[in-house]
Amino acid sequence: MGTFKIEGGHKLKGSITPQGAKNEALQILCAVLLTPEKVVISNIPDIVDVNKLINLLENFGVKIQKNGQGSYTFQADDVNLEYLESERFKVDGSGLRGSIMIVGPLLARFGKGYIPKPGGDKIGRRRLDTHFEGFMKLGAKFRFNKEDHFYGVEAKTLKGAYMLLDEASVTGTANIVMAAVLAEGKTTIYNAACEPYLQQLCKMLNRMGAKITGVGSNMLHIEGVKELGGTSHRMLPDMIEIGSWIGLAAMTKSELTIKGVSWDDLGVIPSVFRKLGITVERQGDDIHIPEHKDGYNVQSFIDGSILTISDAPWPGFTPDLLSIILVVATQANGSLLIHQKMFESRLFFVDKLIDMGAKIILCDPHRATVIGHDFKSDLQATTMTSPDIRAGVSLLIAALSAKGTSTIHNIEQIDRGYERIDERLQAIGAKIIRVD
Ligand SMILES: CC(=O)N[C@H]1[C@@H](OP(=O)(O)OP(=O)(O)OC[C@H]2O[C@@H](n3ccc(=O)[nH]c3=O)[C@H](O)[C@@H]2O)O[C@H](CO)[C@@H](O)[C@@H]1O
Ligand SMILES: C=C(OP(=O)(O)O)C(=O)O
Repeated sequence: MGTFKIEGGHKLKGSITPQGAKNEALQILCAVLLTPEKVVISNIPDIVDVNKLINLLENFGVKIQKNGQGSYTFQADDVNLEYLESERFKVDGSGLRGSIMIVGPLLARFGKGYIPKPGGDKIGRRRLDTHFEGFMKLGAKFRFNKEDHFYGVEAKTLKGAYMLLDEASVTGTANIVMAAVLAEGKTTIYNAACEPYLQQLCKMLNRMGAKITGVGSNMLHIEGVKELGGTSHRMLPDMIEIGSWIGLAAMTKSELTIKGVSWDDLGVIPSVFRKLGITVERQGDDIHIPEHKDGYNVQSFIDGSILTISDAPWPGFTPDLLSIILVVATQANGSLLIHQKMFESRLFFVDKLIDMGAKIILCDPHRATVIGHDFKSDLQATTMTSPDIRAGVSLLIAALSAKGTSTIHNIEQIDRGYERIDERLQAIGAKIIRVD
């Protein structure tokens, strides 16, 4: 179990460049299975989850060539389907959440796709019904082995269909889209997830020869094609990382520039931080956060009632940034309610913040009220364990702002999604060291 030691209370300064998006990378990498031709992908983040998926592709026999930092060429012209039935696949496939998205491409191109219960954050129930109901609508037969939690779909041919998804699942929509592009005839997916990473996937598939319209909306129309060809694709900057750095800057009263954020793909993220009273300045395609010498004042609603920040499917606020909002709120001037609607166990980490002196009431598993200190009292350093990727970074931000030296264990959770976070934070002045 890896550990970070963090000496808090130091201001940071400088600029930081966001890594390529983790959750986009997981979709895009699975899409290379759809064609025997070469696919060149750049701005791939060097993080544990992505590397696990690249390793999985390698075990399928996909030819992989590293072109340089973050850039690879993939060619799935000789896919080894025996791996799907191996014991090794059961272990490799369950190592991350994103592996679920190999099922759609494999089903579409080879007539079968299997997956053990995928991994990822333990943040509550994470069902896969939307994925498999979608495949069944396209004509696939579904099998589920309850004993070893092994899922499978098979079909000689897939046939386009109309479907209304029971929820706008991100990985579910990506999976169904990747199956439907090679199905016979037309597919309509209503209540589709439409976040920028999905738009990126659809645009890439269209460059490969797919016929998808409605990209960016919650209704996708797909006209199946017989085959797809190669392409090249560049990943967007990671919006969850960008949000994490906004929160970090405000909470440590630091002046930071976040470079090349692809502003137009950030949706409501900047305005949600502004509701906390944080100044988020646009400078070209960079974000500049000035030093918040006098803290930040939480806004209330127009009628004077207490601000609520909650998550919702895109273009709503992403659930992955609520833990960051929560930690930043602990030093705000004012109170707010955090309502995590999607996940059931994502707020339990507030116990650690309460230990550090934060004023938080966990109302129930989905809601927490935060009463900000307005920097009138510091959080106190402590020893903690990172429960999930975003809670881990929130605790890291808390530790960087706190008085004294904190210890965070289980930093593998953070490494799952943040590239060389210790080195990049050191470069802007953070006192953080990795202890193995
Ligand atoms: C690898 C990857 O890309 N992971 C992301 C992906 O996970 P993932 O694709 O697994 O998440 P889903 O979009 O399927 O759903 C997330 C949760 O929200 C609930 N839900 C979803 C849609 C909806 O309309 N109503 C609703 O309540 C689901 O029941 C589930 O509990 O999307 C999540 C939601 O943005 C993010 O937190 C994850 O970081
Ligand atoms: C929940 C997350 O990741 P995953 O879906 O991979 O567990 C996340 O990125 O915040």
